[in-house]
Amino acid sequence: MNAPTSENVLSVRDLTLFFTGKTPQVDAVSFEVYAGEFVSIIGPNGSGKSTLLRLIINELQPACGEIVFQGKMLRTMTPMERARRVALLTQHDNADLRLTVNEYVALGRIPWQAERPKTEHDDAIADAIHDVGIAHLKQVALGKLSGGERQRAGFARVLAQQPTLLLLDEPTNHLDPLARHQLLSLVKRKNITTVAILHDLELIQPFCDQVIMMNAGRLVCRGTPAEVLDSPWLEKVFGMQSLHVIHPKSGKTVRIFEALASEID
Ligand SMILES: Nc1ncnc2c1ncn2[C@@H]1O[C@H](COP(=O)(O)OP(=O)(O)OP(=O)(O)O)[C@@H](O)[C@H]1O
Repeated sequence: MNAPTSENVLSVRDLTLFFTGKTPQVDAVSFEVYAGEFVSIIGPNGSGKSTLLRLIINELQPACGEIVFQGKMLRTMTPMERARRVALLTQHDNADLRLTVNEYVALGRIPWQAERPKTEHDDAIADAIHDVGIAHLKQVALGKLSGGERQRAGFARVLAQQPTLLLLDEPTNHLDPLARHQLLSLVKRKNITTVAILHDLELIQPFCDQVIMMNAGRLVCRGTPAEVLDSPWLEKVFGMQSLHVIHPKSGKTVRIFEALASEID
């Protein structure tokens, strides 16, 4: 799971948040993320996954607990310091739909604008747009893109930001099956430390180093993909079972997921 020799990028310690009432929506959650790791957060609807990411980006304040980013308390950082280090791709970023793809991806460069030369920004924007496969759409307005093209533009924006830590909230939404693999492979190839909320259990084994399973605000299971997907928590939390089958062509063992009969009858 965690590469012991690599730098600790993120420490989440006893993080707790209440929106209302006495039941926390995030309940004493702790985990560590190391440089270069791809970490997925999984869990049923309403289990607290997005709230956890909003805490890590400092959009919400915890009732208790702390977030330490590269040895520094996140809450003591200025917005600019945070923006240079952490990028978040969400489903709803309220971007102006009249912006062209190029202008939208350029928003990812704002944290670096004062520091770096213009040519560096132009290169970072062009590279990111090219890498996600929408160079032919760079002058098209966001409002004219399909859902999947819009999602690729979102990926380009956070890649252009060149963060130390990338947070992805359901990044495969709207993407066709091949595009899901292409874009997650891209993030892996760039070796960006990533924490991603994934609903698609099939993507865990191929892409993730560490998996965090949430249920009702609690972190109930954490480990490698095999440790988490083979644990009894998969049935308890998702009502799903993970089966190992031999691929008829490659002969390799692959994992498939099936709903428990008791959950769908
Ligand atoms: N602003 C808010 N005010 C009150 N309750 C909220 C607010 N935002 C989220 N919640 C509640 O907090 C809980 C966790 O929500 P969250 O969005 O973190 O879940 P999630 O695991 O990301 O769900 P999903 O998979 O459906 O996106 C839910 O019960 C939700 O209704």
